[in-house]
Amino acid sequence: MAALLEAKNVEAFYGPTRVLKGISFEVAEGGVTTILGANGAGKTSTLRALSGLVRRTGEIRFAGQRIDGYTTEKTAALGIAHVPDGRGTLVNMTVEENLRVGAYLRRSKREVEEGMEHMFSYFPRLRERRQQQAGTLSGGEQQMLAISRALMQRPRLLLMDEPSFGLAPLVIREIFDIMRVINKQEGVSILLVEQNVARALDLADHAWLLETGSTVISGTAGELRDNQQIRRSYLGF
Ligand SMILES: Nc1ncnc2c1ncn2[C@@H]1O[C@H](COP(=O)(O)OP(=O)(O)OP(=O)(O)O)[C@@H](O)[C@H]1O
Repeated sequence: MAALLEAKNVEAFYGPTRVLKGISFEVAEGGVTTILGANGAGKTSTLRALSGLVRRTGEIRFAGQRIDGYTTEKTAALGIAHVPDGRGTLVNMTVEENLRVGAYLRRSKREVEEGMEHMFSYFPRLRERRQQQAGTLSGGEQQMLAISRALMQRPRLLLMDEPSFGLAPLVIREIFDIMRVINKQEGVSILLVEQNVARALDLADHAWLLETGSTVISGTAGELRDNQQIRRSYLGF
């Protein structure tokens, strides 16, 4: 599969501190790619670097276009939607209002309504709670809303930061099942950052392992699942 996104020698900084030390990786068009790594390895910072939320250097190409100088708004308009860690829903707004915010790239009222119906078909619980304030939703429902809000942008690439964080296994399964549908049926490419390595490798086609700001291993999900180092350090067997 051709690369939809290519990152070459990307560094990221918080103030003077360099947290990504020149990482390179690719995200295949139409696939699910995952970035694995221990706490503090730089997974969240990698997604932030792609979205323009941290200062970065290096080369980032999306659909062949150089985007490393782009603002977050321009990156989003080009087709990259970011579901941040901690969900990032607007807690004082209702479910419906959150979805409308996500729909800012849609032109007509009809397109917004259609998009919303589409999201409710994925997550019926959101329909029941459409007038409820996002801050009062359960963790799982907030994650569903965060994903839906990002999808309202009609992205080509979805950046997902720890969607399983703090959720019960049944809810995690529900969310991962929907991510698979979004990828397979809608053709949205996904770049997933996850601490839940077994789940991530189950969903992904390709994986990259990040250690202290550098990419150290990459391969198909199957190859990484069989890798001794991954088994010992991340899968626990
Ligand atoms: N706002 C910030 N200011 C300064 N340093 C930061 C900031 N955010 C993250 N860092 C540092 O950057 C490094 C990478 O953090 P990052 O959150 O990207 O890692 P991660 O792999 O996503 O970890 P986790 O799984 O724990 O979220 C860490 O050393 C962290 O302390």
